[in-house]
Amino acid sequence: MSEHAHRLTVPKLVPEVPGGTTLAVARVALLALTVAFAVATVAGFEPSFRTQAIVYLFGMVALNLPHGGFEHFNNLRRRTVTFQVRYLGLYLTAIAGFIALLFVAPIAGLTLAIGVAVAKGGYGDLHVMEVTFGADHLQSEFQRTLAALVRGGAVMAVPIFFFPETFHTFSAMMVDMFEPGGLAPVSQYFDLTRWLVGGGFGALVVAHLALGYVRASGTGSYVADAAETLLLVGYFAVVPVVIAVGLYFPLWYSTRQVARTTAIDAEPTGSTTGEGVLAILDSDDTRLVALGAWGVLIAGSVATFGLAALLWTLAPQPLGGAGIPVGLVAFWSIFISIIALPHVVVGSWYDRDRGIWYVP
Ligand SMILES: CC1=C(/C=C/C(C)=C/C=C/C(C)=C/C=O)C(C)(C)CCC1
Repeated sequence: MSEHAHRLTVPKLVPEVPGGTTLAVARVALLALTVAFAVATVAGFEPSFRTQAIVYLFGMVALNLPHGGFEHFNNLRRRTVTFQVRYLGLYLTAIAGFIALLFVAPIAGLTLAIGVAVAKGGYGDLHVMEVTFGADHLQSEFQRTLAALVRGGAVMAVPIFFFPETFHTFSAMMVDMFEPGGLAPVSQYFDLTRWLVGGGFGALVVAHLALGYVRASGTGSYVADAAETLLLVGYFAVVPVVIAVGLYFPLWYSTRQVARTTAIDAEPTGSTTGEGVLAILDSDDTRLVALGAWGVLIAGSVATFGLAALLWTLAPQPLGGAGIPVGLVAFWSIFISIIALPHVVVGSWYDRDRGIWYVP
């Protein structure tokens, strides 16, 4: 055992890997927020729901949405027209299916929204690890799944345990958007599920850390993974949930995807020279490329806000019975999960060669 421990190296805040500085930005940001809120909590300070909602909306809309647009842009360029049409078709089908589920069974819809956040955070992070500081300590598909579940699970399971009331209030609001009072029949189980989710998640963290330790080969990937995993758990245990989730996506998820994108310089497989209207993105004239990118992002922006307007019109209570800005947190969380579901499913299962987290 001691010989094994001897082989473990200290993780670097700025790893000497491609994208290392960007990784450091995310680490420092989450660490600083964790320390700040730990101090605030000890001092008895707790931000109001209104303040939390404003921070969430700023983080998710102003900071994070543009990166989502970039991910689609990146997925669709240098593809055949057939691929682009199929991608769009699958995308719209998944969106329609999710919206239908929310109307028919809002609690199942909320569960799916939570699942999407976990899958996006978890699998996104796993791929970042693989391409930056490495994942030599993850030697089986089981371990990779465990790593994704632990990193993504931290985003929802840890707040369920540490901020049960806030979690319950916002969950009820999200269900109320489609069926007022719809969460009431299951609310009595929240005390029990809190412990089940907390205990289950804790067991997964221990399993992930223990297995990784046993399989670690001394490259430092285990220590970096363990330190980041514990940072995520600490962050979500201390920072009030609405602020925590609202800043996690821009400051951690998207920032680290930028590190991954910059770390991979090979042109992905499945690329062709651009086809259809997107061919402009492969022009030799950089001004045309910039104009083309602007056009694609405008089209994406119109589609996104068009869908938000549709959801707002269809939902009986788009703000879940709350006011602005608090109700907007419920609306935006449901909306962003709807558009993220096909992003996760279509962009990684259907699009295996180049999906959103593809690592050549
Ligand atoms: C249930 C619940 C929440 C859910 C948030 C969700 C489901 C966010 C999804 C984000 C996604 C999918 C982002 C993708 O980029 C809140 C607001 C934290 C408040 C506490 C209760």
